[in-house]
Amino acid sequence: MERSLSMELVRVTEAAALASGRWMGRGNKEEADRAATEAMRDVFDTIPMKGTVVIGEGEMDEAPMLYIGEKLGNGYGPRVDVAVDPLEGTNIVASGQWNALAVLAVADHSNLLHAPDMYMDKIAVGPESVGKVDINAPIIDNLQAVAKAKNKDVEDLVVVILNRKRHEKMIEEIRSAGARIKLLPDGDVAAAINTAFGDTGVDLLLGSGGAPEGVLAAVGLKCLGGELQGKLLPQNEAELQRCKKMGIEDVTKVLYMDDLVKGDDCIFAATGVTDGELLRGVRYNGTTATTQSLVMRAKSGTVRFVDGKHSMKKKPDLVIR
Ligand SMILES: O=P(O)(O)OC[C@H]1O[C@](O)(COP(=O)(O)O)[C@@H](O)[C@@H]1O
Repeated sequence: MERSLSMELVRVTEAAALASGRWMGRGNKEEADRAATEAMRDVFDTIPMKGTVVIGEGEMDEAPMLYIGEKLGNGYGPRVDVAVDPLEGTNIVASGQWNALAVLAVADHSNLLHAPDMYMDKIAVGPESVGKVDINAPIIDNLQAVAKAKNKDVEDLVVVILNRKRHEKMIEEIRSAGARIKLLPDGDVAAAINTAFGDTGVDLLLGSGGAPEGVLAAVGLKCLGGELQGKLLPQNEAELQRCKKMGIEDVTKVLYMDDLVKGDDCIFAATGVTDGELLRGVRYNGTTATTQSLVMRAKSGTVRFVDGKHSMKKKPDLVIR
C-alpha cells in the first residue's frame, strides 16, 4: 500500500466524525450511527483503493450499515481488506460521554481476520508488556506480568473493562488483586489503544466486546508495538456456523496478533467524535469545525496526530446529514 493512503483514510474518519458529532447528547444513537456510516461510505468512494469490508458491524441484509463483503474505494488502487466502525460508541455519542471514535483499518488483501460481528474475549497491552500476557492465564498472573514489565506494583495498575454483568467475576478478581479499575460504559477500541500511550494512565484492557472492535484495536496496537490477544465467543449455533462459513474452523483458538492482522502492511485511522483521553472530539464553530485524528502505519511505524479545520461553507454536506 502507498504511504499516501494513510492521509486519504483520515478524510474518511474525519467525515464520519463531523457528521455524527452533530448528534452528541441528542439521545438518538441510530441517527448518529447512520450519519457516520453514510459519510464514511461517501468519502471511501473517492479513495484510490479496491477495498472489501471483511469485518464490521453489519451483514448484507442489515444495510445501510457498511456490511461485511461491501466494496469500498474508487476501484483503482491496491486490493485491501477493510475493518470499519463508522461510529464506535453509539450510546456514548447519544449521551455525550467520552471516547467515541470514527475508526477504520486497512491491510493488504486477505491479511485481516474475516469474521462475523460477534463477541470476542480480549486482553490488550502496550509495548512494554508484549509477550508477557496470556489470555488463558489467570487474571492475577497477567496483572503481575504487566506490573513487572512496567516496573510497577499491581496496585498501581489501571485495568479498563466494559461495565457489563458478564464481567462481574472478572472485576471481582481484579479488585481482589488490588489493581485499580476504569469501568467503561462503552468503547473498548479507544481503551485498547490507550494502553500503548503512557500518559492516558491505562495499563491493560480485559474482557469481552465486539470482534470488529478487536480487529480494529489489533491493527492500532500493531502500529504502536502493543499486543492484543482475542478469542471468539459464539453465542449460538448460528454464529458458530457463520464463523465456519467465513473459514474459521477452530473458533476456540486464541487469536494472536498475526491471526488478527497478518504482516505489517496495515493502516489504522481514527477521529475523535467526543472527547477522550487520547483524542479531542469534534468542535463546531459556526462556519468551521475542528477534528483531531490519529493515523498510523505499521510498516513505517509512523504515528501521526492530525488536527483538521474544516470549512462548513465550502463543504456543508460534511456536517449536515
Ligand atoms: O455493549 P456490548 O454488547 O457489551 O458490546 C460491547 C461493544 O460495544 C461497544 O461498547 C460500543 O459499540 P457500538 O458502537 O456498536 O455501540 C464496543 O466498544 C464494544 O466492543
